Amino acid sequence: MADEQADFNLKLVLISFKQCLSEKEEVLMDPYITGWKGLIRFLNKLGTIFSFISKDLMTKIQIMERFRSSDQKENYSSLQCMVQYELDNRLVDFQKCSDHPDSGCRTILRLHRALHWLQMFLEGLRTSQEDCKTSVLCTDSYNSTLASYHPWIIRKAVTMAFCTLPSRSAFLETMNVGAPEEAVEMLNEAMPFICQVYQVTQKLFEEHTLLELP
Ligand SMILES: CCCCCCCCCCCCC/C=C/[C@@H](O)[C@H](COP(=O)(O)O)NC(=O)CCCCCCCCCCCCCCC
Repeated sequence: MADEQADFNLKLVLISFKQCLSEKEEVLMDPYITGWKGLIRFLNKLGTIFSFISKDLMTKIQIMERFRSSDQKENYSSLQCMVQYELDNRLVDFQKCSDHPDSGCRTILRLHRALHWLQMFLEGLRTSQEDCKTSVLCTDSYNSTLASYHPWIIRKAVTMAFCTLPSRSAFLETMNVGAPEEAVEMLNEAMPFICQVYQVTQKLFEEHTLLELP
């Protein structure tokens, strides 16, 4: 168990996102969920101040895991199948307070927006100077992605939590892939996978007008 903890690193998480893309450019659900669970482990390492975020993420992951272990699991094997199945069966709420508040589509949309934040943040981390403040990187990427979907109180809590983040080099070391330069090298290799998953999902949700689900 201790070894498993010691061996766990951000590269493994980012590889899950690589495994998400099938040959047909579908986003496979199981590695998508595995990738997110790995990110939650990293988030938990950053301190209890982030636990309100990891709780929300866990709730969303559990919704998706329930679909994957239900009678309809085949319809949730990829994001593409899920969209088709839920739309064909009118399982998606386009209005607030309707019959299906926890559809797969609206749940994945929240994770998808969060993946955009992650993409921006890791890109900032990868390309920034050594003395750059992670709290500033984090706030900037949050403001340009997720913030517009969150109420004032969440934006405040999140911005306060960002102030507790460690320095850039300490942050890169928490990725557990070696010295900061090695972490940057790993990000150089792995970022394209996250970007691709983000782009394919964005196109799918755009085509079906699902980008503003309540
Ligand atoms: C590095 C520090 C991590 C900073 C995370 C930045 C994102 C801040 C998101 C704040 C979410 C606040 C809690 C709840 C929000 C929900 O209302 C809201 C909407 O859901 P609803 O429509 O069901 O109500 N939920 C969301 O928007 C989902 C937010 C998910 C945030 C995911 C953050 C990913 C964190 C991964 C960190 C990994 C770091 C790895 C580097 C070593």
